[in-house]
Amino acid sequence: MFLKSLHLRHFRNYSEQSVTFAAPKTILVGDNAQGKSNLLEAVEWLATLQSHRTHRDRDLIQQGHESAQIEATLERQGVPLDLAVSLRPSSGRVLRVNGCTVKRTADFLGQLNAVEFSCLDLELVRGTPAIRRNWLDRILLQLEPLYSQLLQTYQKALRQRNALLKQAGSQGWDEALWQAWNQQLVINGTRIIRRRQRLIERLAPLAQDWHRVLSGDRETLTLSYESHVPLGDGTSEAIVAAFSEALATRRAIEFLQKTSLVGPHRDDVGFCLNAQSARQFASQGQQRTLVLALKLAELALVESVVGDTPLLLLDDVLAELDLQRQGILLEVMGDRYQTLMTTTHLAPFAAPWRQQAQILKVTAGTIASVSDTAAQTSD
Ligand SMILES: Nc1ncnc2c1ncn2[C@@H]1O[C@H](COP(=O)(O)OP(=O)(O)OP(=O)(O)O)[C@@H](O)[C@H]1O
Repeated sequence: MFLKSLHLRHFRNYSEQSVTFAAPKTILVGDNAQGKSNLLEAVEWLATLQSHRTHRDRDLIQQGHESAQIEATLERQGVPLDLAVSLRPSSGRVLRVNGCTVKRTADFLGQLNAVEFSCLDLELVRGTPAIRRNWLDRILLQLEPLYSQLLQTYQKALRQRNALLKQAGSQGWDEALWQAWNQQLVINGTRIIRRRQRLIERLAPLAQDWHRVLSGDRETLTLSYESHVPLGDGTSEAIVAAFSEALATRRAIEFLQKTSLVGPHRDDVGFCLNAQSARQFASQGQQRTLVLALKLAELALVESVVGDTPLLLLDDVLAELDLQRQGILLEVMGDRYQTLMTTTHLAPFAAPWRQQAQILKVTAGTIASVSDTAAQTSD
């Protein structure tokens, strides 16, 4: 898969900007707060219809404007493909594939695949469970576009159920409606749990292998999906039964706390190094190694499932890695994956590597092509 060009209009700090990608590797260099991450965010948005930096479309639109557009031309297995999105909070999103408007997000997702690795991902180990759930969900959205509908249906059931819990204790309690939302929560929640659990099972051996390489065979990484619902033998029937039972058991406490306490919206992912919780014991260096192993696993999994090489988006991460890990990452990338990476300095990139890359200078929402020497001089 190759992203040939990108056009941004009123997206973040870009007023109107076209970029043509001319090499498998593109380095976006510039000072802080110039728009480097914003450009990667636009590509991430085309891949997942989400940003890991914000949940609100409004934030993506340039201040003082009503709408933003992202347009991309790519080549997928030799076939050209045009993608376009228009974000307008007042009237919603418009998604187009090859000039035709698509109604379902599932028809847009999966057209462009990308694996993003940013310094925010370093939070995957120590951050909140929501960060790890979002990570799984973003991968699933690319592997299985219909997952977006499943998430939406689940979130709707959760919102309705929480609204009912807020009314609990008042007159006119509607038990039938409560049971109906419980059923929706259990059916869709079970589907989500099973998909996430299967994803972990597929990522685990890949991440384990990478981790072994990165840690010089010193540590063994294990991944587990930590659900509030006992998974039993992992079948739908077993999870549905356990989920229903957990809801019945926790009914009193949910009524007291007025919120839903059981379901995939509360689940987590566990990482262990040599059987010890990475969240509690991993050093900064071990966390970086672990996250790099996860990202390399993600890259391999997306590639094997979609049958094409995803784009790799590296947002300011090379500086976070030591020379050995940088070397491994750059070697894996080779020319196999089209890679867009941001940096404030070109120094960490070896000279031969820089010479092969397209270097773009980002300054206050404008992008200019520069030679290696020119970028170095102004660096
Ligand atoms: N909706 C918006 N409208 C206008 N400007 C915005 C909007 N959202 C973000 N910005 C601006 O974009 C800039 C941040 O860009 P970005 O996050 O891409 O930085 P960066 O170049 O990657 O820098 P760093 O190296 O610090 O990560 C800031 O100046 C911010 O004010």
